[in-house]
Amino acid sequence: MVEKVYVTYNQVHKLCQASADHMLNEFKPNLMIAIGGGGYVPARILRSFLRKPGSPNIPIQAIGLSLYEQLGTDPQVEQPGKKVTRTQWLDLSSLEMANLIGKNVLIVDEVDDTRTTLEYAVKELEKDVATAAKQAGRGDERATFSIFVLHNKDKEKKGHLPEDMMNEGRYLAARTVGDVWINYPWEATDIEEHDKMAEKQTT
Ligand SMILES: O=P(O)(O)OC[C@H]1O[C@H](OP(=O)(O)OP(=O)(O)O)[C@H](O)[C@@H]1O
Ligand SMILES: Nc1nc2[nH]cnc2c(=O)[nH]1
Repeated sequence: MVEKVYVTYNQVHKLCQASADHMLNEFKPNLMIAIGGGGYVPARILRSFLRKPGSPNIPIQAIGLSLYEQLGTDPQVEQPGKKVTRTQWLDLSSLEMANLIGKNVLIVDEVDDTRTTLEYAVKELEKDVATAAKQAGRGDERATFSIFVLHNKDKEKKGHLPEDMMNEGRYLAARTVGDVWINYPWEATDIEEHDKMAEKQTT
């Protein structure tokens, strides 16, 4: 059976806090794109840490991507499905996509497992920004994407991220872990029990 790791809200908060300075200094994000559902809470926490005094909060846009489903017998541990399903996307016809042209865009998710979801997100967003730039008469302008995840699993990846992103250090994981199953607090139906399990792991 796969090892389970329980992560608390407090730990998520501190992982975001500890990573924020690096992102402010290196990624200099103009806006975030949260991959829902798991990316929403980290993105919102990060927004407070990315705020510069005297400046407004950076906006959070949301996309919904889903790969995993509950196939096995353990209700907590899900298995990857065959393909990424879009449950929400940015609107190419409104200004949502055009708003990314020329910007530093920080993509936020909670976990990088097989990397399938992140590969999909970056490829599709790059494609749509290129289309939006053409439509707006802004030629070869693009967005510069960077990525933040709470946890990266150290394993062979099915998905791949652009070489320039990796070479230029535009990928940040707050923690690198083994091939364990991580239980995040927002998935818990009994948060007291969840926190107890997390506490047990640290003692
Ligand atoms: O690296 P990968 O193997 O692609 O896995 C990572 C993705 O899996 C989870 O999403 P899920 O499909 O469970 O959707 P959810 O966030 O709505 O639960 C998680 O939120 C990541 O987006
Ligand atoms: N909650 C959760 N979702 C995932 N999606 C892919 N890997 C994981 C994981 O370890 N935990």
